[in-house]
Amino acid sequence: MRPRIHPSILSADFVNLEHEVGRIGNADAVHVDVMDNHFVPNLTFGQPMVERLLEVTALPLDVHLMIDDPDRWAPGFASAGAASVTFHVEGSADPIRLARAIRAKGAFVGLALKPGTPVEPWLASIAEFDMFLVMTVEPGFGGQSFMSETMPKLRSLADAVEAAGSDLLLQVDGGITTATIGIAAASGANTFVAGSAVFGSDDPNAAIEALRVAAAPGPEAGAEPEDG
Ligand SMILES: O=C(CO)[C@H](O)[C@H](O)COP(=O)(O)O
Ligand SMILES: [Co+2]
Repeated sequence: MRPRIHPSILSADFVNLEHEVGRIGNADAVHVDVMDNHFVPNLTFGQPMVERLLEVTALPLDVHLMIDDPDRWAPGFASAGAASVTFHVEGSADPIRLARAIRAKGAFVGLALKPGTPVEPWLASIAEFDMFLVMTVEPGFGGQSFMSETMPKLRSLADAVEAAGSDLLLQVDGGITTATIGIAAASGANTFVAGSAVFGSDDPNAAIEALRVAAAPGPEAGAEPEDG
């Protein structure tokens, strides 16, 4: 699969969001970080912003909910038209039931895990989800450093997905740059959120393409080019 790049508007200019999403036409989706100042110590935007963004971009919206009680709020984001709704397992009373409710509204569903949250309890339930999000920073803020200690968790998830013959998306979020994306890709990620690496660039579309190139596996060491 071609590496999927989802720029996070957390690092965009909030008073010019229509202009900002217009600068990332090369992206595979727009990542929308919803924060409630309870689940994380930061506050961003809610469902009305998703509804408004859908009026100004043709890109799918990948909503990342960092909120208390997603069981109550997440299905509404699916009804609003988000292509995918990802909620944190740490905040949900019944993740499987919530996943089914989101799918019933016609959206893909993602399960997010903070860096310290183990994935093992969920490996038997991967069919209930369309995506897993392995956080590579503590959720709450953009511009933090990539936590490579989360890579064994990503690898065990990728192995379980492969063993199941699943086409589940494996997303990483936090500190993704051209210097770190290859590490995450080598551990099995195929979907990459990048905020500051994209919106901090003078040319966001070029930054997206550079991330895709950096995520792709290089030629195997010692491989000979084929004749003809
Ligand atoms: O969910 C998030 C933070 O909780 C953001 O999506 C993430 O941090 C993106 O920003 P950056 O690429 O600058 O790390
Ligand atoms: Co995010």
